[in-house]
Amino acid sequence: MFAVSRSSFLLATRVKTLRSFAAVQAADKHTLVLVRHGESTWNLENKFTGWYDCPLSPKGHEEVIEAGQLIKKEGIKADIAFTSLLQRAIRSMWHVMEQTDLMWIPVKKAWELNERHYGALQGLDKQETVDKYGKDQVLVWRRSYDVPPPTVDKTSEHHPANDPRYNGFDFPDEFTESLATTLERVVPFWNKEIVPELKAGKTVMVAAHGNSLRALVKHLDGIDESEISELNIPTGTPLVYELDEDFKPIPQDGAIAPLQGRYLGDQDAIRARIEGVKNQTK
Ligand SMILES: O=C(O)[C@@H](CO)OP(=O)(O)O
Repeated sequence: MFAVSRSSFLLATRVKTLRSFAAVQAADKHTLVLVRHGESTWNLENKFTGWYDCPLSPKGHEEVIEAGQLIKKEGIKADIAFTSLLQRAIRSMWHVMEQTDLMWIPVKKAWELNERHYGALQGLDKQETVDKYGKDQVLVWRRSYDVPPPTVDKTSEHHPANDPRYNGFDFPDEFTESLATTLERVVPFWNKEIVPELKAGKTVMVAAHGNSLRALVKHLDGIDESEISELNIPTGTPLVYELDEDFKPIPQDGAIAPLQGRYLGDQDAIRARIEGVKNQTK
């Protein structure tokens, strides 16, 4: 009753070989979807936000619902999701998961994907800061690679030592972050936590923030320090990367340089959103 004919054994072996060939081929190319959270209430009020935990604005909810629908239309199905410890990114990820019928997939939350900490600028109105310190100084704080904004100390409500979600992590008494120091925590997290999932053949989705994503794409796309100052990431817009076996981006049609991944959606509206981010401190 358990006898297996030679031909069916050979057929099973051949199917197995073909399957493992397909798996190797699949593992040679990896899909990564990055989404900056939708507009937050502090984006709307034009305040420096950093690690302040504000919610999405009504428009922000709509943006990420649309982002999820675009990802679904593209036929991309994530196997695992990563996001920060901040509700605007978490909620954005939830919307995308809901729209793509993927509320069941694992989500890993990590402070390493948080927005860059804006130090003593957190909570200040961006335009008032320009009026007080000048456009050039504010641009240096916003977009220079390695000049951090002024620090906060432990007496500030904005210092992570005063927020229970960072219990167990050690941050300097005088705290702030530049893009360079943001990169120093985003890239090790990428290598340690995200690359192994891609290596295992999974499609990965990351919902994070303007500057933590700038740090990540600087690394992925090999963008230099002067060019990254010019790069602004729009809210609630999926950015899709195909990565090769060395996790280097495969240039996509329609990518907006210096990025090699492509934004999903109406390209004119996306360019307008990018300009909007840039013009927050005119
Ligand atoms: O305020 C912030 O934390 C960030 C993102 O919203 O702003 P900016 O684009 O000025 O770096």
